[in-house]
Formats: sequence, C-alpha cells, structure tokens
Amino acid sequence: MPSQPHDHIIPFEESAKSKKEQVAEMFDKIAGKYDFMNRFLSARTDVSWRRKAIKALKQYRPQHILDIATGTGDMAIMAMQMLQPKKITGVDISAQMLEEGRRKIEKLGLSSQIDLQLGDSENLQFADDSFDVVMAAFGVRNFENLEKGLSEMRRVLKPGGRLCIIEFSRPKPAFINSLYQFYMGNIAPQIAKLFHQDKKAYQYLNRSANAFPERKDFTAILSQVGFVQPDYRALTFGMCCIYSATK
Ligand SMILES: C[S@@+](CC[C@H](N)C(=O)[O-])C[C@H]1O[C@@H](n2cnc3c(N)ncnc32)[C@H](O)[C@@H]1O
Repeated sequence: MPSQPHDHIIPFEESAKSKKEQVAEMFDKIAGKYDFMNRFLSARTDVSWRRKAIKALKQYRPQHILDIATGTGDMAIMAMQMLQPKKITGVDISAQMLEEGRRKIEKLGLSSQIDLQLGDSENLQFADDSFDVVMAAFGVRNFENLEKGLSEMRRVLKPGGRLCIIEFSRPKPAFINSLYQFYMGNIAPQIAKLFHQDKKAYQYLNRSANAFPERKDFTAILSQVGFVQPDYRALTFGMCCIYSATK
C-alpha cells in the first residue's frame, strides 16, 4: 500500500477527536452556506465539473446510483436530472448537510427518486454488487481511511459497474498553480470569514487538497483496491480531476 499523507490532514489540529468526527462536525457547521460558498468561491465552476463527470456516465445508462459523501445532494440531483435513473441513494456522515439536501430534493419534487441516508462510506450498509454506478464528488479526500472507503465503493458496485470520482488536484502549469495556491490558501478562507464561515474549514480544504494523491498516484490506488482500467481527466488547468474505473 502507498503511504497516505492525506491521513494526517484533519480540520482542527488541536482537537483530540478522530478525523471522521471532526469532518462530520465541520460540515454540520458549514452546511447552511455550503452551496452558496461553493458557487461563490468557484464562480460556479464546481457546477460545470459535476456536469462533465455526469455526462461521461450517460453511455452506461445506470438505473441504480450511489452517491457517496453526497453532502447537500448536488451531485445526486444533477445525476437524476441528466441521467434519469430509477433511483439514486446518497450517503453522508453529516446530518446537517443531508438536511439541506433533503430540503432541495423535496422542493424539486424528487423525494421518491433520491434517498439521502446518514452513513459512513467506510462501512456501507448495502449488499455487495448493488449499484450500476458509484460516484463521489469532493468526498474521498475527507475519508479517514482512503483505501477502506474505496474498497467499500467497489464492493457495492455491480461487476462491470462504473466508478466516478471528482477530486481536487494541483493545477499545471506552475504559474497557474501559484495563483491558485494563493487564492485557495489566503483569499478563500478570508472570503469565508466575511460570510461568517469557519475560516479553518476553508484552510482545511486547501491543505487536504494539496496533500491528496492526484492523477496517476490516485489511479494507482484505484488499481490496488481492485478497480480495473482506472483513468482520469484533468479539468480547468488541473484544478480538479474526474477519475473513472470499472469493477
Ligand atoms: C466537500 S463535501 C462534498 C459534498 C457533495 N458531494 C458535493 O459535490 O458538493 C464532502 C462531504 O463528504 C462527507 N464525508 C466525509 N467523510 C465521509 C465518510 N466517511 N462517509 C460519508 N460521508 C463523508 C462530508 O460530511 C461532506 O458532506
């Protein structure tokens, strides 16, 4: 197994709580403004990243989709609108993020098609081989044990099923990365503070994104947990990557 530098990246370094507890608490706190901050800080680029990832799943015509670390349900909602599967199940450890998600889903009249459940990606309560597609947008970086979470995602995927992961990565070329690092490391946490959000949550976002295995390092981990044909596509100068693989 490769080393896991991301394991040590936790939201609040001074806290004695586990990474999982800290992550759940942090997202509970920022849930109310999570969508707004995403749109604002990324100038809506996050929406186009999710759209591209979901578009690539169209050819598989999935009927049952699992959205891991679903948060406020943005990925699940967009996948329901674009792919029209029979059902999407979303799982997250933050009750408040799920509450926000359920509100949006109800407003859109999608409650019978999208089911959001409190649960841990590293210990999924679903039978083996249950889903045609398992996806996670900006979630796997937060796992306490990355390999365990990815293995669970593989376990519940049907043989031949498709994995889709969106995660932050470091932009190339170097001068764009410098600008990006300055924005994410200094400006974004200040903007978050202006909107009464915990600055530390947005500092964690940058630190955890920088420490996370990216591109070929991440596809190597997908292979190690048993996925086949892992691949990635870098978006917006490589600010994020869409990873795909098959079970
Ligand atoms: C940055 S948010 C992404 C939310 C959503 N997927 C999106 O695209 O906006 C990360 C989410 O991962 C969830 N999360 C972190 N670790 C988790 C775990 N072990 N199991 C389930 N959810 C987890 C957090 O609670 C949070 O809602």
